[in-house]
Amino acid sequence: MFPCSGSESSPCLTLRGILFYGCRITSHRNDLHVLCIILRHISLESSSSCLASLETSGLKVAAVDGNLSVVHQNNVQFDSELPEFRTQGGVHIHADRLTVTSPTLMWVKALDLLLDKMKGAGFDFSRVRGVSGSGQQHGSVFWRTGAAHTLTQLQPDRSLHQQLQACFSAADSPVWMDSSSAPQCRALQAAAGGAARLAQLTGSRAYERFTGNQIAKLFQTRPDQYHNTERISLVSSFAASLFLGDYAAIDYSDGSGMNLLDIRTRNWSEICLEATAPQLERLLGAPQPSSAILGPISSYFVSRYGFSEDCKVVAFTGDNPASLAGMRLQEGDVAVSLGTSDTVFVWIQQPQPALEGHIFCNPVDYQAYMALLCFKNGSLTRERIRNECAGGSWEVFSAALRDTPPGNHGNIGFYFDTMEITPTAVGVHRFDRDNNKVSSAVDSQVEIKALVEGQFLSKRLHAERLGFTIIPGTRVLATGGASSNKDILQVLSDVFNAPVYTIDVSNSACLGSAYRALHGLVAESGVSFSDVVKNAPEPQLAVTPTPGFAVWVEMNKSVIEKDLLLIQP
Ligand SMILES: Nc1ncnc2c1ncn2[C@@H]1O[C@H](COP(=O)(O)OP(=O)(O)O)[C@@H](O)[C@H]1O
Ligand SMILES: O=C(CO)[C@@H](O)[C@H](O)COP(=O)(O)O
Repeated sequence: MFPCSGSESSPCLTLRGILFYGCRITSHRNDLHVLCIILRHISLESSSSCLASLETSGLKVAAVDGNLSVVHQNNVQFDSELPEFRTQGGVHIHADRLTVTSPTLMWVKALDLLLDKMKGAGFDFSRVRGVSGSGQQHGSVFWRTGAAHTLTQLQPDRSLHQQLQACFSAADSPVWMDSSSAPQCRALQAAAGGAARLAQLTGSRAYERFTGNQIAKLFQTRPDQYHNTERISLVSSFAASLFLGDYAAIDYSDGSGMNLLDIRTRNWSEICLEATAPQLERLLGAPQPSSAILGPISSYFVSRYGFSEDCKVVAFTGDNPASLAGMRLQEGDVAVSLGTSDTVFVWIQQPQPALEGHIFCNPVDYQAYMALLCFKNGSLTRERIRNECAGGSWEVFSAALRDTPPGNHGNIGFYFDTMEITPTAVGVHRFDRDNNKVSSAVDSQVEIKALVEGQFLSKRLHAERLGFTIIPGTRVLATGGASSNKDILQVLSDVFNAPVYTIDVSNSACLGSAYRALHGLVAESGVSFSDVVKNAPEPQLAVTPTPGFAVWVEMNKSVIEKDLLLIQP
């Protein structure tokens, strides 16, 4: 499934969360404005073009001009700026350690705060002609019966948060970190004729975080809430709905992360809908192309912030699809996103779903797809080891990576603080140079290196198992918060034996949404995505592999693969 067949004519961009863009194209390129918002945590960005995104830990925005240069950036961090919601990393982990949710109203309040910050900074909303965005994938929002009325009648003298208080039938939105829907996954796979058949149909076997299984869980455990719901959104389409002042369609690409969409026909699968919950087709609305213009921006934003009435809302998508849009992958390239989750993804032409990993509809090319692997124990596990072994300092953590040789004298570890998605395993598993399982590392430096090398070796082995091959010329395109750390990128480069590139923008997710917003505004007249981004800056070389380490990786791959298999329950 994984052979990478991206092309220069299919540029991609890295985003997580929800993005909004606005743009105006005139004969003066610098007059073009894009607003993109990413809700992943939540993020929003803007420039003389403006973009924004809503992600797992925060909401970010950037504005870009006609040359696709970022001219304004801003963000809201949920934990520190909205402490009243008491989240950690933007989420609540429940007592069962399996259920993970975010307060839906926190996302709403973050958007109020972000737009107020932009206004305070003198941002000129009137120049924005298109809004798009992205959101963390798989999360769901349950709109209470009657909420559409409030959404279409928003009063500009009051905040969104004040007006939407009573609009959600479930106050807490399940998010991608949730793994509490195992019974619903088993039932869906049984109804679809098995895991492999479900994967063929929807691009993935049943995964606990996928939205359909979360909806089934709500229906079964809180039928009162389900029956009081008039619409179900993804995080991406929820953010789009706020800007639209009406329910926004789910796009094909983010819709592929639900175990509900037939990825070939791009319609909801009747078998899956029926196995999930009653009346679901009505509650989801019809899915739409990722480049669709959904309508004009809500009059609320025109009156309250000074947006133009001509500003259009382009469909929002998932953070990883949005990232793909911004990365400009080429054949043989692989994208590695190091946000809260770690993900590995490539552009593919033909879907070949497997029992591991996911196939999503491509967000910028109707004919194409993307393949993705998700690793739950990413940044949060690196943060734990940083706190325990490096006194909470990324500087000390980085020095440990520099001061230990590639291969770490044969010490390796796999650290799954919570049940991992890829592979299905939990616990901390350390091996010494003789491949004996050991209960502790020799010292802190060895522990840090064992963690980061183990994370990237696992990514490479799982990607290769799915068909991805590293060929001469392969580039690794890195994005997400941890991609700012060159010493982490060096380990990535060593393990993949390929140069690592980054995009010279603080939030590549926002940038990707900006590109998609621009494309959405002209897509109907037949302009391709590649044409829209042909003058975008190329990714920059960050690090190259340490000579000689490739041999160590090749020699040790089979042993490490065996370790990885052994630790799976
Ligand atoms: N210097 C650094 N070294 C390693 N990791 C970092 C560094 N700076 C930030 N991070 C990691 O980046 C993560 C946030 O990345 P981001 O892409 O903003 O996440 P998300 O979009 O999921 O909210 C944090 O969890 C943090 O651990
Ligand atoms: O579950 C997945 C992808 O399938 C995650 O990648 C989410 O999309 C959250 O992304 P980040 O907030 O970690 O970027």
